[in-house]
Amino acid sequence: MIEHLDLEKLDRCDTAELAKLTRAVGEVGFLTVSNTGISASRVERVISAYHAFFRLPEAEKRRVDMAVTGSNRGWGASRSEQVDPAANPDFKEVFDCGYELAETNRYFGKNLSVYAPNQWPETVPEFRSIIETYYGDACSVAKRVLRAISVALGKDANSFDTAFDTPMALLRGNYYPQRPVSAGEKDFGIGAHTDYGCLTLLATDGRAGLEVQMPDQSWAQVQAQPGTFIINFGEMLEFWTAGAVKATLHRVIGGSAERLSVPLFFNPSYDTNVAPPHSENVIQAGEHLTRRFNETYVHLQAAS
Ligand SMILES: O=C(O)CCC(=O)C(=O)O
Ligand SMILES: [Fe+2]
Repeated sequence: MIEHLDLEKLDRCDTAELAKLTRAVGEVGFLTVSNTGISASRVERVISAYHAFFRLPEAEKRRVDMAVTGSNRGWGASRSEQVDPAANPDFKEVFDCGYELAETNRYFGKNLSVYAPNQWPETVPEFRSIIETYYGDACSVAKRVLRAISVALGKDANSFDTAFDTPMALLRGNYYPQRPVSAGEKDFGIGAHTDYGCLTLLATDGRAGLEVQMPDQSWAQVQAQPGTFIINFGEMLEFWTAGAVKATLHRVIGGSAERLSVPLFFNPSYDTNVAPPHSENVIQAGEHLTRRFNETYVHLQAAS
């Protein structure tokens, strides 16, 4: 069962809501949340902006193609990412933007791909401002959920806060065209994978498509209308909490209708050690994320 949570109640440390959260993070690793302060119409505007981008002629999208610019920002064409090595590269298209470093930031000038400069299309009016504003607000919601998780796990509310001062947070628009008629059993909108980072805050256009692996190994559909968010957890948070938070497999096979989803991958600062508490090993968040990008982006697979 997928728990539905109320973020205002979590902010107030409502005991029953925190108990639901503890169950959700440890058992299924997926939940939905509402009452975030981000309205349905805001999400619809963000989704329309991404739609306008994905409908551009290919030559326009190519100007910000990450395979051409070499950055991991901008457009990723269909088949440019392979999240499951046993499947074919995904047939989704993506648009990625992320954290922009100020010149005074300790990571500035270090040429780290996780903090690459954003690439914006010039021909979609207001695209940049709509997406940048949403990016900031979505990061704030993700932080509030992490605070609640910290409390639910018996730690200080702000135990994660300093680790997120320069978040490797990536906002993605996923565009799933209609499943190609030639698609076979190794073709997916996005193949089965776990997310790489800490917390994923996912908005969708409301269409079905996302499937989540349940504790009994069956695949369950998870669906949410704009204004309700789906939340799941990545590999780093599973390491960092010694398994108290689950990174759950999920996938999108794709169907007869196109679909759009907008995940915010909320990840800590590059130097954060996300190894389990008291472990002798160090797992540097930035190295883990860079390794996962090198494994899954097709243009980086070739280079590394
Ligand atoms: O489209 C979705 O619902 C899920 C997307 C996803 O899993 C991802 O982008 O990592
Ligand atoms: Fe995912």
